[in-house]
Amino acid sequence: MIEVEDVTVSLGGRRVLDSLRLSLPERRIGIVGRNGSGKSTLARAIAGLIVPEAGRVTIGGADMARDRRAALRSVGILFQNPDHQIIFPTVEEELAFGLRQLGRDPAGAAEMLVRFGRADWAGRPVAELSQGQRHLVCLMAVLAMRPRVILFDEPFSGLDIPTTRALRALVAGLEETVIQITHDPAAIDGYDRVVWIDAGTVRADGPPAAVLPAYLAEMEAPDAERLA
Ligand SMILES: Nc1ncnc2c1ncn2[C@@H]1O[C@H](COP(=O)(O)OP(=O)(O)OP(=O)(O)O)[C@@H](O)[C@H]1O
Repeated sequence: MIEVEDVTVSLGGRRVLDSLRLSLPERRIGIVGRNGSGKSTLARAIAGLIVPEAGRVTIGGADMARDRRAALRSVGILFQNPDHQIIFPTVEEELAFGLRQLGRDPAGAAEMLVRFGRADWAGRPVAELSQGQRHLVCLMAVLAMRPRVILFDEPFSGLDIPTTRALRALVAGLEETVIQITHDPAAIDGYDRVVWIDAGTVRADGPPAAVLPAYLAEMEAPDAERLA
């Protein structure tokens, strides 16, 4: 159970999240909102990568910003650009890193490659993989750590249609709780819940059928055509 308890975050002197309060027990949660509305900041706060100036995020009772070990065990995060999270030169080293951080057997990296039919990637230099393949490396690295929650921060932009479909099918089959930030309403259509973030607060929150039409109507309104 993820609890966002009155979280306030300011960045560069601006309030980016404003006393945000959310209980998130669902397994599939979409987050939508305009550019700059605070979605990625919320994702980072949930993953414990940002210390809120007020409030806290807990998962299973552990404070994500203060208990780094619990945060590493509980939440995996996938960024839009895989190059922002890949550190190691080869695929297997990348997958083994998180396991070592958790004090787990790095052999789990090879098992994960087998599970995805990519055992031959073990020694492959990450730099030789395509962007879609690097996304898959990031997903495997996160899954290998067996987090309870996986956060996807617009992971599919820039990917071709078959790669997007393949990764979406993978995500759909995950047992873990998935929180997906997206600008594509179709990506979260069948989700349990959609939270619309606007200027660091919750603008609307509920099932996709209730939130997405209102969100789309506002995004497509003529006066919405201004840069965020
Ligand atoms: N490191 C930073 N320093 C100062 N301001 C920041 C920093 N990171 C983000 N911001 C600001 O915080 C606000 C929210 O950013 P955030 O990345 O959370 O938005 P977002 O909803 O994810 O946007 P997008 O849809 O464009 O990815 C923006 O106004 C952004 O300029």
